[in-house]
Amino acid sequence: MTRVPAASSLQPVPGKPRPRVLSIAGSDPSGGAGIQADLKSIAANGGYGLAVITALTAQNTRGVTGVHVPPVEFLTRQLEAISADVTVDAVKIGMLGNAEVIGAVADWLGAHRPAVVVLDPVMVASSGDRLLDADAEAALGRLMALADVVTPNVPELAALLGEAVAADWESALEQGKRLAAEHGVSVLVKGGHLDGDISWDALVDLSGASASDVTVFEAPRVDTVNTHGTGCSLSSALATLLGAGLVPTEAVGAAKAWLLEAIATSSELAVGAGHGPVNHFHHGVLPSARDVAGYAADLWTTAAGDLERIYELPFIAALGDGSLEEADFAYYLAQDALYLNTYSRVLAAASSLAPTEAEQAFWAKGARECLDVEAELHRSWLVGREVSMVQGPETKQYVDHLLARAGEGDYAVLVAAILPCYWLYAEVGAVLFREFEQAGAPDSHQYAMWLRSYSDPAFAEATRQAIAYTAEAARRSTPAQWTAMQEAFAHSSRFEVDFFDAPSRRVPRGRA
Ligand SMILES: Nc1ncnc2c1ncn2[C@@H]1O[C@H](COP(=O)(O)OP(=O)(O)O)[C@@H](O)[C@H]1O
Ligand SMILES: Cc1ncc(COP(=O)(O)OP(=O)(O)O)c(N)n1
Repeated sequence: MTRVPAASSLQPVPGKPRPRVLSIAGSDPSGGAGIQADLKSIAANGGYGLAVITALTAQNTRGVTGVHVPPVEFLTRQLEAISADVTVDAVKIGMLGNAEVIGAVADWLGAHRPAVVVLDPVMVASSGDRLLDADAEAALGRLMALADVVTPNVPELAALLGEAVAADWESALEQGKRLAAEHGVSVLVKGGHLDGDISWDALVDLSGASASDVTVFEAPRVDTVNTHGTGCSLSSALATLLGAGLVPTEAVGAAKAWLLEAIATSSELAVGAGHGPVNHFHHGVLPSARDVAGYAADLWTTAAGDLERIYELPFIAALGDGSLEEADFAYYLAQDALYLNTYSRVLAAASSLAPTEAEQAFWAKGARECLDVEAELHRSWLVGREVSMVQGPETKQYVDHLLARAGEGDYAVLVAAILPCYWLYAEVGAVLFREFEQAGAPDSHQYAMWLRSYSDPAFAEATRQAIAYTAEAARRSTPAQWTAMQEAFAHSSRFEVDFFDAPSRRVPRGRA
């Protein structure tokens, strides 16, 4: 009877479907900003985009030559048509044009507020053309009260506070904190208009969902003129990721990383002679969050074959029934201790590459725990035993593989290489412990302590999380990265088999 299930109980269940994200904004016929940019940004980040148009602009990459705001009654008709039929998970609000439009959107939000509201307080295009009547700026206060996050650039921040435009990042951040406190709303301060090699942004988070009230995000400033619609694209990506369930700091981090690549690859497009658009689809259309489960299932297909082989190994059979020679077990534990020392460094590398704070903390905790387990192995099992502490060939090839992936610096590929150690150990540990219990948990079993440690529910939970993070990284990967992830995972999975088999193959046999 096979001990390998068709799906691991540790795999993520299918996640939320694509968040339905409504953009309430103006039209930019050149496709770089406004509704057109919003819909691309929402799709690129895994959402389903809906659009209600507040205003038409005549503009291109060189500037705005006209603005037409249709009768506000028709805006309300559009909004009512959507809410009569569709559950909206998140809304992004962009260009509004005048105070009457602001009033209509505020009225609609008052009655039908979706779970996530991101307000980009668009006032003036980077070309200098007005997109909101000057006398309507004060009316934005009513909308801010209904928003979760407001995303002003530096001039908008000053206008909303009635202060002078900040000349540097520190002053802009202070203004962002003041705006958040004044209106009781989270503020994403955008530093794109400032000079310097770094493009700063910061989230002043009043939601209580983040580890700290202020999280600063930095990215290299791309030397390009193609920054048309960066604010529209960022706020739409943010609304989509919040709608998908990410916490605010994670959503901002992921949206900014995506936008940075869109700006950096914007020269692949050839649109207009002025400030060109960003490359929204640099990584294609992101699969829905629901598809995360599919990536984990694909990895399981690879792991399942190796797991089958692990269960067939004489070492595992003897470990399970307690008949394993002590010298083989000592060899295995010594290699495990050596392995864990390097594995800890590799987990630390994953922590330093992690795209979100939660992942950073998770891998750092894993790195720390490896050292604790290694120390415990020395204290409880290896002390007093004559065991060689030289890396065996199987250990060496495994850690060399992990170190090489860490050295390449691709987070997604690295976590794929890391995962089999969690996953296969958790599976093997759970099965052997279950069989041990079914056999009446005999006192005479020499390795009961080991079986207990690997069937620990906390380890299973950590494994579940490691699988979920890897599958999420796969969802965000390019096709080439996903191939590299599968290869890295397959190698590690195969090395797990060799690692479990090594004690039976070591030469000379006898003392470990
Ligand atoms: N040249 C650049 N390189 C990297 N990031 C940039 C660049 N210009 C703008 N950004 C980023 O684009 C986003 C929008 O910024 P900003 O230009 O301040 O807003 P807006 O487009 O609303 O005027 C921010 O995340 C900012 O950091
Ligand atoms: C229709 C429309 N809406 C918004 C803007 C402003 O776009 P934004 O991303 O804030 O920045 P710039 O493109 O002006 O740098 C727009 N131009 N058109």
